[in-house]
Parts: sequence; C-alpha cells; structure tokens
Amino acid sequence: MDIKATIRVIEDYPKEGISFKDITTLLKNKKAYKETLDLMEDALKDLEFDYIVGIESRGFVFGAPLADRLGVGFVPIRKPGKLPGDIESISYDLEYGKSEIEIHKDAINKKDKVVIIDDLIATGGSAMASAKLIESLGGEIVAFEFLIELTELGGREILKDYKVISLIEYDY
Ligand SMILES: O=P(O)(O)OC[C@H]1O[C@H](OP(=O)(O)OP(=O)(O)O)[C@H](O)[C@@H]1O
Ligand SMILES: Nc1ncnc2[nH]cnc12
Repeated sequence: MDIKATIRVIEDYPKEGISFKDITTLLKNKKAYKETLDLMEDALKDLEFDYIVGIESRGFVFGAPLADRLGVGFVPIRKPGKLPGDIESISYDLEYGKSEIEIHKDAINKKDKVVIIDDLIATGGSAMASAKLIESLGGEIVAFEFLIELTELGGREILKDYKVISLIEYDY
C-alpha cells in the first residue's frame, strides 16, 4: 500500500513556514501502521544490536513495537523531568525551537549496541543529541532508523558518521 499517502501534511504548523508531517493519520490506519512496522523491521534484520532506543514521544510509537518484534529491550530517551533515576541530559536546537532530552545513566552499559528510532529526521538535532547521550554512556550506535526524512534539512549530513535508514522522503 501507499504508506506515504496516509501521512497528513499540515502547512504552517506549529509555526509559519513549517510543513508538518502528521503521522496520526497513519497510526489510525491499522494496515498502514502494520506495514510501516513490517518495513522498519525488515530494514533492521541484518544488524546485530542489544537495544532499541526510542526518542520521546513519536519515536516510542515505532521503537517499542519494533523492540518487541525483534526480541530486544527498549530504552526511552525522554523530555526533561520524566525519568526518576540518575540521568544524563543534553540541550539541542529543533527545526522549530529548542529542546532538551534525558536518558537514565544505567540504561546503557559500555559496549552496548543500539539502534536509535524516531518517526522523523528534520535538522538531525534530536538524533545527534541522542547519539551523544548514548556515546557518553559508552554505548555504540549501530544505526539510526526514521520513518520519514526531510531531505533538504540536512539531517543525514549531520549524521554522516553513522548508518542512517529512512523509509519515506519529503524535500522539507
Ligand atoms: O531532526 P530534528 O530537527 O531534531 O527534528 C525531529 C524531531 O522533532 C520531532 O519531535 P518533537 O520534539 O516535536 O517531539 P514529539 O515526538 O514529542 O512530538 C520528531 O519526532 C523528532 O524527534
Ligand atoms: N516538519 C515536521 N513535521 C513533523 N514533525 C517534525 N519534527 C521536526 N520537524 C517536523
């Protein structure tokens, strides 16, 4: 099926000039959601890793079911103030603003191999910040996987030292 056609695009949200890719319409469509997970799972089948790391919140929607399908643990990277244990934290720039993300210090051990999952890569700021968090704990990033890549925003270039998988492209 045409998964891209199930994604709703809303112009000028959350501010003027941003073309927002709304995945809620994909998630509501059970066939599209399942086929998306099938494709994301298939793209990871030849990689060896210990954990899937999902970036809050839309990264959880794909990361957690993929961890279950692939038989690995799931580690959340969360927005500030949500994780109860000792945390590592990092600030970064978004396509539309600034943000901060956190991970539990004991979530990743030295030499753990991880795949980082998110719904979308725009500038690559969230992904790069996530990589820094994982690497600060001694983890190794085997790949990033995104459902959507906004190709003209340069995220892939920022992640040039890593393997980057994406399924659906838009220019911006
Ligand atoms: O490549 P970047 O420029 O960093 O942008 C991509 C990030 O922005 C969105 O998350 P957002 O912070 O809006 O949070 P949400 O998943 O909770 O909606 C998206 O889900 C990615 O995590
Ligand atoms: N254009 C966009 N659409 C949906 N989510 C985003 N996150 C960052 N940029 C985005």
